[in-house]
Amino acid sequence: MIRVAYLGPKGTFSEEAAHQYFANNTTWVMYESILDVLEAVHNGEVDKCIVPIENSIAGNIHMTVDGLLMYDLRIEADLIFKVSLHLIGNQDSSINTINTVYSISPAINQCREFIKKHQYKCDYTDSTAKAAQFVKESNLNHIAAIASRSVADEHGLQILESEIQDNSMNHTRFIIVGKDIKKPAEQKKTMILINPNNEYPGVLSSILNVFSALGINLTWIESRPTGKKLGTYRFLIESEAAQNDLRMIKAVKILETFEHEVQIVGSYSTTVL
Ligand SMILES: O=C(O)C(=O)C[C@]1(C(=O)O)C=C[C@@H](O)C=C1
Repeated sequence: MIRVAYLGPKGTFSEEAAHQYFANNTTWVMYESILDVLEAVHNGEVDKCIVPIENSIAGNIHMTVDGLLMYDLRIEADLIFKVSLHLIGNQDSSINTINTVYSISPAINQCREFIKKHQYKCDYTDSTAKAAQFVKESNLNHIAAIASRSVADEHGLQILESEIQDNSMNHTRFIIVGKDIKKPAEQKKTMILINPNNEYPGVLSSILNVFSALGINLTWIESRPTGKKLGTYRFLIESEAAQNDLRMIKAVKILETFEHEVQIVGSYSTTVL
């Protein structure tokens, strides 16, 4: 039986995605923050975890990207999950009694237009479900959580307004993270971490040119600071070629010839839930 970690408490979107993706015979372990979830894989407390990496409205989730790199983990799969966010309050509250909303920052960022329209203040928690739990325990009628319908039902809370995200087509991409690279048969995309050998004008464009010259389509790119000097970055690049695709083998060779540090962070395929 595999042990899988995800962001708790009960009722998070991570939990919903985990339960839909993994088979029934899984031992679930919940942690209080995304970083703790990734650390659990690094420490061997669990075999794998599921964490959100990007959202169609709010963009990339930096705590996941940074944790992935900090703990030197590998992506084994990714999946696309539809997210509907609701304003959830205690039974005696209404949309007009609320002045502050609580949630995890990616969820708050998915509802910016709604929050601005109502001039709500924002306060941050480590998950949507934690925010709902906090609202319930406070018993206050001027605070609300941004969370899922199932967590509202679970705590006997009221949906004050449904579907409050800025766009109804709202999707979050989750990644399954472990310590190993998947078998070649399951590889369709590859995530590479590139640490440029030096700073010079056009370093990123010279890296990207390698992929375009080989006809490899890129699907995602993120730059994160090296943490050593302001203005220096490393790049995570995801592309539509398997690790053992000849073009990808060539790309890695060329990048290494340029003396960039190259590391395969995962080679996997996407599931749409
Ligand atoms: O707090 C949760 O419910 C989570 O699973 C985290 C998370 C995220 O951080 O992106 C996952 C999916 C949604 O985008 C909103 C919240």
